[in-house]
Amino acid sequence: MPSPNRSLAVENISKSYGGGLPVLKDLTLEVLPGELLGVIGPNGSGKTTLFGVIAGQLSPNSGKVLVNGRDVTGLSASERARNGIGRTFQVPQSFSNMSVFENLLVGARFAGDLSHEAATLAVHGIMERTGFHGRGHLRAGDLPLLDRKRLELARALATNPSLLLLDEIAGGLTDNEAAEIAELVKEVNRQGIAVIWIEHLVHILTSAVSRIVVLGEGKIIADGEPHATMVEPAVRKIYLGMEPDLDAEHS
Ligand SMILES: Nc1ncnc2c1ncn2[C@@H]1O[C@H](COP(=O)(O)OP(=O)(O)OP(=O)(O)O)[C@@H](O)[C@H]1O
Repeated sequence: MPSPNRSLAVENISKSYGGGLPVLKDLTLEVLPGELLGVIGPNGSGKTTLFGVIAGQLSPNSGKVLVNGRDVTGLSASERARNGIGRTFQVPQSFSNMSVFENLLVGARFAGDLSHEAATLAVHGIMERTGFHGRGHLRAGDLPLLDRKRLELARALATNPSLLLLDEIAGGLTDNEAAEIAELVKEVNRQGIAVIWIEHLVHILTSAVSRIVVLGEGKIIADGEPHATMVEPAVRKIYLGMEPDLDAEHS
């Protein structure tokens, strides 16, 4: 029986593209309600594919995805969004010709059958939480990168998720900006939303999350408390010479 005590259960997922070699190989992962989980792994290890399978943009070849105990494997991406899965993308998806407020309103109206008034109220609350208070009129396309990343996060929040998937939300930011985004992610998580965060900036991730999963060639090769996980031999082997900030973190 599926347990409703898991925010997310990914069970024995395999996925290949167009009959090629499997990109995800019998992968199983559980996330607890309110957990803040980091996911790392080399380029091509299957991280974004895993998000696609969880959020419903991709169908697995085998296996199941359960959200809050409910099997959502057969649901479309938009049905899953209405069932509590929010997602950001590596390339921000906001409508550049629309204002911050309008972008968020689209998300809020889409997520549930909210009246215009209720959606407007929800959007004002999200702008307050994400640093857009008094700036809802700004055109999304004119925002600097940090604000576009914030808006990407805010758009996902507007769909009222219980599970938030962040795909390299800190990518391209300076270290200080990435630290600001990390604070925002932690604040969102403290409000009770479970988060899975893919990020290449390992030191930013390890400072924010309570657990790290390391993917290698479509499998989980390590899973646990961030600092202990990062020094496991299998993880060091993968990252040796690839991730200079690892040693900065542990020296
Ligand atoms: N639409 C697609 N069609 C065919 N192959 C794909 C497709 N998307 C991804 N792949 C392949 O699947 C593998 C895993 O890609 P994926 O993007 O999931 O990895 P990733 O860990 O997120 O990588 P990165 O860190 O570079 O974003 C790669 O070999 C990639 O080339």
